[in-house]
Amino acid sequence: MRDYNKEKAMAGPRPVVLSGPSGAGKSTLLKNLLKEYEGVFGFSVSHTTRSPRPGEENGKDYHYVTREYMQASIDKGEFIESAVFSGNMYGTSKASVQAVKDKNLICILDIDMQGVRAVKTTDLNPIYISIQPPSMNILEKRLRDRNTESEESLQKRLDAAQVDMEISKEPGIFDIVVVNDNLDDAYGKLKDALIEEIKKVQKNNLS
Ligand SMILES: Nc1ncnc2c1ncn2[C@@H]1O[C@H](COP(=O)(O)OP(=O)(O)OP(=O)(O)O)[C@@H](O)[C@H]1O
Ligand SMILES: Nc1nc2c(ncn2[C@@H]2O[C@H](COP(=O)(O)O)[C@@H](O)[C@H]2O)c(=O)[nH]1
Repeated sequence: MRDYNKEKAMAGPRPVVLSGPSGAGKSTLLKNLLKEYEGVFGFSVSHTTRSPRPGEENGKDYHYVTREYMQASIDKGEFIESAVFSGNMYGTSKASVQAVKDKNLICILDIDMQGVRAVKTTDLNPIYISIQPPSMNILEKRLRDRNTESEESLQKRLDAAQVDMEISKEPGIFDIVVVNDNLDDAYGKLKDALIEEIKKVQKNNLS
């Protein structure tokens, strides 16, 4: 008879998918998690064809690549999922997820809704968390204040956000939806959702 408990333990901690509209606060929240729980979480560094923003580092925030390189890698089957968002390609490589899993850390994927749908067809079995803004107006203000997007990119992101906010209400897609109004409250809710998985890794780190 197969030992399912042993197989589950060997599979390591469950990954976490953070999704939600651009500007909802995913990166802010996940950076808090990575800082507070060093040695517990690891970030799946995606590939993208967009240019780095000031302060972003190649290999840390993203792997910045050309469209040709990314398409060739996708064609070779090196990606778990990929999507076009706001005119740029984004994708999660098998190697990025494996690098985190090899360290027995909880792998966090920050991906859009297309990515969520694609991951659902794989055997990754993550906890799906949607980060939502309190309103479209607040989202637009946060995105504008971030000062990272051209007007064209901003409009594309707001259009995608409207669709995202509707889909996130559908039952069964996300395990939890966190509305990021007050940052501390949202971070508290995110930690509550992950505490069981966090404790497992901390216990494992001690043994
Ligand atoms: N609760 C909050 N209250 C006010 N500002 C916030 C809050 N959460 C995040 N922000 C700010 O909103 C902006 C967007 O946040 P962030 O970059 O984390 O969003 P994101 O979901 O990761 O976006 P993207 O998908 O485009 O990477 C940032 O400037 C961030 O500092
Ligand atoms: N499907 C995927 N979506 C991804 C991935 N990495 C990031 N993203 C999403 O793209 C948008 C825009 O990100 P930005 O850094 O340009 O603001 C955002 O919603 C991310 O969640 C990925 O590998 N796959």
